Amino acid sequence: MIKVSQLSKQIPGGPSALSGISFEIGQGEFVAIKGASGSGKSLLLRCLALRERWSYGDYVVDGVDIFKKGLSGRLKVRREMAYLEEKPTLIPNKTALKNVLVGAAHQTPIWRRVTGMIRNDDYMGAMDMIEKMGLLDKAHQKGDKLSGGEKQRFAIARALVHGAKTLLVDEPVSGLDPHQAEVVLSDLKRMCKSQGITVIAVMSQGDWAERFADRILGLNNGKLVVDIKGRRMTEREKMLI
Ligand SMILES: Nc1ncnc2c1ncn2[C@@H]1O[C@H](COP(=O)(O)OP(=O)(O)OP(=O)(O)O)[C@@H](O)[C@H]1O
Repeated sequence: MIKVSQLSKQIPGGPSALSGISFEIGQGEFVAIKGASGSGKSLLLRCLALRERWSYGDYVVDGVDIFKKGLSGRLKVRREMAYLEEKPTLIPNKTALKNVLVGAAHQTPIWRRVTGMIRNDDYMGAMDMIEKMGLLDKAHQKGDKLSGGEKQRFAIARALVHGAKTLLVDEPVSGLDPHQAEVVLSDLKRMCKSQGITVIAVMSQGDWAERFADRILGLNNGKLVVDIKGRRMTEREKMLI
């Protein structure tokens, strides 16, 4: 369970980019964040990943008060919440499998990064994740020989390979054609349902959020103005964001 209370983010010298945002998200939910350009969607995601400092607010993850716990709270977020920026890149001249293995480098001990040594259980874990994404036949293809959708799916596998319980992903289908977008979002949905992974995704374009997410958080000017679950947005709600 992720509980955010009164999150505010003040940009130095500027107005509040996020203010008074509160919500609770259960394990295995697929949550979409929607809103107009500049409404604060990516900033909210980066705050949840602790890649931005919060100006104010409380953050509780699985009962752990992240800010009260100091470093161990931050490490919990780093370990258990994977963050994937918009249009992630794979290393072009390495196989998709190697890309998954070298991913999340901050979670790999430095000596293994330096020596390039791969443990058997890392290898098995990467192959397991690749299989779950239905990509086994592409595992040995080089990064630059994959389609946009396949790159995105391997990037998701790389983000989750170290056992994160939550995926924070910025615009997972941007730049993809509708067929590839369907495949990526179907994968994410399946991971929520079968593995209990919580997905929080900025999804501003089209009606992808309404088709795939269990829940939609809508932002307007840094404020949470829509929070709906299990239904489509009304026309009035669409006007709010
Ligand atoms: N690190 C930062 N420093 C200063 N201002 C920032 C920072 N990050 C975001 N902002 C500002 O906060 C506001 C929200 O930005 P954000 O990137 O979250 O918007 P968005 O809703 O994701 O927009 P888009 O859909 O265009 O990507 C913008 O006015 C942006 O300029």
